[in-house]
Amino acid sequence: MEYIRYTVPAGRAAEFEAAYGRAAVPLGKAPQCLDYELSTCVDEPDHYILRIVWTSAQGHLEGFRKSERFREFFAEIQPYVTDIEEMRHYERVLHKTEPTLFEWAGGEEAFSRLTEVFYGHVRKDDVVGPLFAHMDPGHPKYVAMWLGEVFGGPDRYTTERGGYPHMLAQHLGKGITEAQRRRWVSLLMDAADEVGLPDDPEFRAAFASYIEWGTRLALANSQPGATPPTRAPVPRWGWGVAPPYQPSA
Ligand code: HEM
Repeated sequence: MEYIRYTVPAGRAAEFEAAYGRAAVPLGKAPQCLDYELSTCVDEPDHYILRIVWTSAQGHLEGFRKSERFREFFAEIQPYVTDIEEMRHYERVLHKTEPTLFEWAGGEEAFSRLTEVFYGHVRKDDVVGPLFAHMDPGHPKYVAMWLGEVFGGPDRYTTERGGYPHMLAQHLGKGITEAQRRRWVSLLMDAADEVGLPDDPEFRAAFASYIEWGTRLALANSQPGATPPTRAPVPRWGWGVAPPYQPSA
């Protein structure tokens, strides 16, 4: 983050803001600039702060500063250089964060309960049960580790169980049918209710979204002749378009 603080005498404020309005065009087009924001001080209106989020300080100094876009930008704001009080790069130390889906669900314990109950039902199910006839006894625990990692928890499946390549290998050649996929999803959603995973719409929408995506991939990768990528990171799933609900005060 670059912060540039200005003190601009009241008489020049309008032309200063207009100049920045023009300078913002090349700035916004620069690939090194991720975001920018010019704010005026509420308490002392002659104080301004320009905050620019760069890809990196180097991206700013070696990329933008040496580009044609910088020349266009600088031509507009040059008259105000003497009004600069501070111009420095900063790195974020703390900021407000959302809970991960993993935390929201109740952490490792919640995912372990979910998969224990789920695979209990899976084993007895006439549609998906036969696929799991020779299931490893540790399977529920491993899937809980996978889901925990996907939903923002510790990367235990990657570090302790072989990550994506191992999970992929378990599905290859299984020939999962759409009826089996649907039943798998349906039993998992039943188990989520049974173990009391949070049932707020935002959490369940994000949870179901990953399950829908993941089961469709599992089905596709399990078909004869499928050639999925052999290496990939474990996906990380977030809240998507419906962040955690915050009741207004
Ligand atoms: C989001 C969807 C899914 C996830 C996250 C998932 C996760 C996993 C993981 C992590 C493993 C490997 C466990 C280990 O480390 O040993 C695995 C294995 C397996 N999965 Fe899935 N899976 C999904 C969908 C499905 C579906 C839809 C089916 C079938 C209807 C299925 C059938 C199997 C089978 C049969 C195994 C091997 C079990 C064994 O014999 O030990 N999976 N799955």
